[in-house]
Amino acid sequence: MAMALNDSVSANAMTLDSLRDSLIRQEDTIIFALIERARFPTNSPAYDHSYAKFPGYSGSLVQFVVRETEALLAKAGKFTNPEEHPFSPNDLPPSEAPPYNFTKVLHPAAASININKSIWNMYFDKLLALFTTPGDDGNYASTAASDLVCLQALSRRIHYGKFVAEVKFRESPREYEPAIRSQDRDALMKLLTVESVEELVKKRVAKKAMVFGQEVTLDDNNAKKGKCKVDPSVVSRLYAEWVMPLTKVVQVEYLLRRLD
Ligand SMILES: O=C(O)C(=O)C[C@]1(C(=O)O)C=C[C@@H](O)C=C1
Repeated sequence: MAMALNDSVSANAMTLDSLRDSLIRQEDTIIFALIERARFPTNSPAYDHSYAKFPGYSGSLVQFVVRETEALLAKAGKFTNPEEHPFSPNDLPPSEAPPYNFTKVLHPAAASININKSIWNMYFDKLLALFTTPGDDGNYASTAASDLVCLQALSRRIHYGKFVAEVKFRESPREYEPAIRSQDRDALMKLLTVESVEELVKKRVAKKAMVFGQEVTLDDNNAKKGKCKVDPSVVSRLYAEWVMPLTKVVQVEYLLRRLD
């Protein structure tokens, strides 16, 4: 049976290492998405509720793009994959695609966990200003489409915490069960945290941002050693302050329901 997670990983072969490999690969996706978004200036009208009125719709242009894009992708079956989480879950039409038998890895309670509202607020209220330059070039629709690519990549990575938590639980159920039974969030948070891994992640994503964001030329002498397309320290901060903490929130939320 095919697997939702990662082509080469089957439900039983799913290990913490294989999941960490996937998280590492997703770093590339996130950093390239940020680099693409940074091609545009901030373009604040895309986020201004009074900028445009789309028929039958009230909200910002970016909300409109996200809702309509997700509606199309929902019809095509995107959200039948347990790795995918919509930003507009209340407005979605059902899938019209033939069902695919994704291997069931997670406890059914996983389906009720969606923290995209927090991801949305983090992205628009905090992150965006840190990696875009102030300005307006009128490319609001393309800007909103780029935002959605960033949001989806961040959401997929953060909600991967469900799979990480499942593997951690399976590897040592006796350690987790007392904290789950007493619904002790702090104890769960402590159990699942591995500070040494977090330190490596912060350093690696900064390095990737430096490598991926360089200007590549054929003439080494003329290589522009200077600004990266996205500031590596911002990427490191994104992971330290938001991506990993939110991934841990997902893990705790999942574990709290793991014995339901
Ligand atoms: O690698 C793990 O063990 C994870 O749980 C993932 C992750 C992360 O988000 O990168 C989250 C919590 C740990 O403290 C370390 C890293």
